[in-house]
Amino acid sequence: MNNYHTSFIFEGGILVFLVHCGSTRVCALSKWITAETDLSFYGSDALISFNLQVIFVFVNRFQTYFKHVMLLLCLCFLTDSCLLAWAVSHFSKRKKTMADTVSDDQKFCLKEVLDAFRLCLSENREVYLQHYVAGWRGLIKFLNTLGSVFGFISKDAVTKIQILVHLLNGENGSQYVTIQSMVKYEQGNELVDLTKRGNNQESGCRTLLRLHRALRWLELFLDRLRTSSEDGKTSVMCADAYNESLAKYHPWVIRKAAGMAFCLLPGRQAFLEIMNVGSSEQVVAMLGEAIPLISEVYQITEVLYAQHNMLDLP
Ligand SMILES: CCCCCCCCCCCCC/C=C/[C@@H](O)[C@H](COP(=O)(O)O)NC(=O)CCCCCCCCCCCCCCC
Repeated sequence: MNNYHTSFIFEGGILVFLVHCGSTRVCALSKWITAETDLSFYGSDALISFNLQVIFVFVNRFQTYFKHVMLLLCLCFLTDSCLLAWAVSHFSKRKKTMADTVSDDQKFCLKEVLDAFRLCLSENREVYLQHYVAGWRGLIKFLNTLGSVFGFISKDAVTKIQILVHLLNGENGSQYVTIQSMVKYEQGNELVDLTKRGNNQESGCRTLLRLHRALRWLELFLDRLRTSSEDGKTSVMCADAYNESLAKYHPWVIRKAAGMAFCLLPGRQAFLEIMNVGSSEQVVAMLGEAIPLISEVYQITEVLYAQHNMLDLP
């Protein structure tokens, strides 16, 4: 039981209490109004008067149910929040996960990510999958330094990276040298589910699309980080970037869990230190180099997927 759980239970308890008091007051008020008041004083608008009467009579008549329903809703909310808090901490326990296997060898280094995304781009603006994957591997090292709460995110990203690595090293690896060749090969051989999930849930195109969407989040987040002031809040930057990009593809439960994880991000200064570059000014300068590269890789992929109607792969 950590501070998060305690605060949820405390806030939940207050909420139940308030809803109980609130609903009791509403019931009492409606009883008094229906017994004592001529609702026509609400004016000549018969419709308002009629509606109010209906509401008060309804609340009065079913006051026991009303109170119970309100309490039930509130308890659902409370249970929901507790379950989420538990799920985030449980599923992100620091076991020997795949994410850890990736992170164990080295510390995160922004330069490594920068180099990977630089190497991604070929002369004729194709994107090398091998370097794309290397860029993501580097980013996940960063995520792993942030602690177990981020485990569910890195686990998902690592799973996706492993699918791509498997394809790259598989018997048809030569078809996966660039994102362009992968799209051509998978579409040409009906290896992508275009409208609903079928036999190709682990296609390269679908898998890469998930990372591609996350790349947009990264671009937005890093840009906010680069331009923020010293007292800028990383949690707010991260949440804003997320809401502007990835959030629309995630169900409610993931959005909630992600939102809770963002609150545990380190402050801006600590964040910049983890980048392993040097002074804040040096980090900001390197971000200034990295962001346009990330943006270019993102744009090329976006246009390619749009041309092949693959931006909504299930
Ligand atoms: C620095 C803080 C990091 C915050 C990360 C923000 C992104 C939040 C993403 C939340 C993803 C939750 C995990 C599950 C997601 C999946 O449901 C969902 C859909 O997959 P499906 O269609 O196969 O079911 N998956 C995805 O959308 C892919 C998400 C991949 C997220 C990778 C995030 C890596 C973040 C790396 C941070 C590096 C910061 C570097 C700073 C220099």
